[in-house]
Amino acid sequence: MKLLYEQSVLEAPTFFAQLGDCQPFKSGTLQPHHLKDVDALLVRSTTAVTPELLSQADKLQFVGTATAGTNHVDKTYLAENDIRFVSAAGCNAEAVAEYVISVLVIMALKNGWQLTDKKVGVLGAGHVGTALSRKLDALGVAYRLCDPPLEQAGDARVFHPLDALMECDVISLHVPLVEEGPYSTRNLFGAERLANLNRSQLLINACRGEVVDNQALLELFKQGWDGNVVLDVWDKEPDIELGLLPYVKLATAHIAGHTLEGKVRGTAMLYQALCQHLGVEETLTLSGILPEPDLPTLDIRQAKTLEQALQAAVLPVYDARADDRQFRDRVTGPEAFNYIRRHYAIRREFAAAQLCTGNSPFSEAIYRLGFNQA
Ligand SMILES: NC(=O)C1=CN([C@@H]2O[C@H](COP(=O)(O)OP(=O)(O)OC[C@H]3O[C@@H](n4cnc5c(N)ncnc54)[C@H](O)[C@@H]3O)[C@@H](O)[C@H]2O)C=CC1
Ligand SMILES: O=C(O)C(=O)[C@H](O)COP(=O)(O)O
Repeated sequence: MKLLYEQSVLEAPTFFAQLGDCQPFKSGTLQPHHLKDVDALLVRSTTAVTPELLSQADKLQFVGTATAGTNHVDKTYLAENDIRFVSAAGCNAEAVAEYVISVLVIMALKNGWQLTDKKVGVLGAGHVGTALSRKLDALGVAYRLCDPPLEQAGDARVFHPLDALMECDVISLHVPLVEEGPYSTRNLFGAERLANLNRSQLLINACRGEVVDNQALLELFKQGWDGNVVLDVWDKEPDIELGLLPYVKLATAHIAGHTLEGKVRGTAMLYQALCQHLGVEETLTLSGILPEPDLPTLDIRQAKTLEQALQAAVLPVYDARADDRQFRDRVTGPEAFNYIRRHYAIRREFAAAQLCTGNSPFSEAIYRLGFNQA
């Protein structure tokens, strides 16, 4: 079997070398002729799997993306050509939820917020939205979910219309990029909706850049609108609107899902799916592949408030301000955007850290966020 994998599919050789001839390619370099004689193709979101790319793929039977989002893949074309398609649904939900928690802790620190006074609107209650809602439950922070497709499918949770989400203090976006149909998400946050946000609200986009109209957002900022916006994802990546940088509160390079665990989990999910597809036994698991974390033992014993406990626990593991600083320092254009993403430092999930709580009244909340006992 011949398999091609995008170099950024972390640990691909570890998982796939035993299954056949396994060759890497660099993002942005794959050409149609490279797919001749190839049986399986593994990508991340940086390779668009289009009919043109696959025009010379004479043997392709399996395409996998080690990501949650699938908008870079022409799924209809794959189905029509009897090519099995697998994504890594949920592989990085924990990572994105942790990104949002880090943002909330930073905003609380900056603005003197008490998080339990805030209400969070979660748009999209799939893997990420659910992981985030569990963390908010852990902290006693109220939230509203909006997910019309799930609501219509009979999901038993309580859902709210998008207009009700607009009343929340924080609105966090976790929908796929859907181009058309009743639940289209492209430019869901356009000029009108954005202008309705007041200066005390916070909008976080860590799903797909195109869900927020970036040009409309820039126009509003230029006209003096001073809403709080945090962007991890951008319209037209990697050629993003740099003019937004002075205005947004935190800016990162589409790295919300980039924990080591999230990436390797994504690769492992494709490995399981390919083994099943080929009818071969799985011989590798995720545990044993992840290195020991290099994190200090965290200590929340001195914390007098929930916010202090969160600062002591969350920020040493993941502080989105560090990614924001690096991004602002380095992003000069598309190449720099890609470079920052390719060279992103190893980030671990909360579960990799050990926490010392003593008799802290916040210990249950912090453990429920995903931390482990020292
Ligand atoms: N910034 C990053 O690094 C990452 C970004 N993502 C993005 O976040 C998206 C969500 O990820 P998951 O939760 O894992 O996906 P998911 O597929 O589990 O959940 C998405 C949810 O959005 C809902 N939805 C679809 N259209 C909607 C609409 N118009 N209004 C409200 N809800 C709607 C769906 O019903 C579904 O429940 C991914 O599609 C991907 O684009 C995901 C992981 C990492
Ligand atoms: O899983 C998704 O969806 C994402 O957005 C990924 O975190 C994106 O990672 P790359 O594939 O662009 O490295």
